[in-house]
Amino acid sequence: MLRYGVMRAMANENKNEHGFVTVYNRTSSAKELHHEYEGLQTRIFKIIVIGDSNVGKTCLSYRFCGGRFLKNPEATIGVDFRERTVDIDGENIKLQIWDTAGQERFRKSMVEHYYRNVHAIIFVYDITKLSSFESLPEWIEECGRHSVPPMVPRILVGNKCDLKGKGEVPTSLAQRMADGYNFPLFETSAKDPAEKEHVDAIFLTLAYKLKNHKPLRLRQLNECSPMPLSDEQDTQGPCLC
Ligand SMILES: Nc1nc2c(ncn2[C@@H]2O[C@H](COP(=O)(O)OP(=O)(O)OP(=O)(O)O)[C@@H](O)[C@H]2O)c(=O)[nH]1
Repeated sequence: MLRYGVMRAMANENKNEHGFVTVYNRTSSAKELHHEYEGLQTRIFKIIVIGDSNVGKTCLSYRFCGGRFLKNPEATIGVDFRERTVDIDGENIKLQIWDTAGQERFRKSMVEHYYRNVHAIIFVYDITKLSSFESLPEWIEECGRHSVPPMVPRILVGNKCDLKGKGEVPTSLAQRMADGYNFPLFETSAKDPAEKEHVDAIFLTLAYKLKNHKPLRLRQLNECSPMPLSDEQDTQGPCLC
């Protein structure tokens, strides 16, 4: 419960400046969902960003949702939520990005929530830190242990390419792993402004793949939320498509 309190405080604090949404806050969730319900246009997809601490998960998701590099990010506790609506072939699709904690002590009580009803997964490593690349099979196994269906798209991202000179993970090695898992591979930088469109491309690739998938329903969103909505919101929830 304390963990949720901390997360809620963080999200509320950052909501306007950083584009966070507080899906675990009862009041805010109801507002968000109602807005979506009235619009009846936007499908919502849950994308989780997974990987070792310090690989740049927060900065990548912030680059996509906030449009710039986040200086001095703090270690993620539990999960931070960001979102961005994109137009895919004339359809509005809302990508709800779950920026997960890399540190075990900040994530252990949340892991179930990360994987529940997930629509796509981004595995991130730091190209300047071999150990973060070597951890990837463990992250992928964790995802398997939580029964994520095989059709859920997954992407491998090597971050911090602006530090290419300090690179410890050759592209060829990363590509071999990506091929082995049959995941697309992106190497990019959350920091380098010139890579902004490349970062967008990671998320847009998933959005295109998800376009033909089933939408997130209110009931599912409720289940995703660490703090459940009321029964009324749950039972009256129509499909958001
Ligand atoms: N040079 C460089 N530094 C980056 C990049 N992305 C993130 N960083 C730095 O890497 C550090 C960690 O970034 P975060 O985004 O907080 O990493 P994280 O994976 O979310 O970490 P946890 O929340 O602990 O799981 C910070 O000092 C960032 O400034 C990048 O593309 N290039």
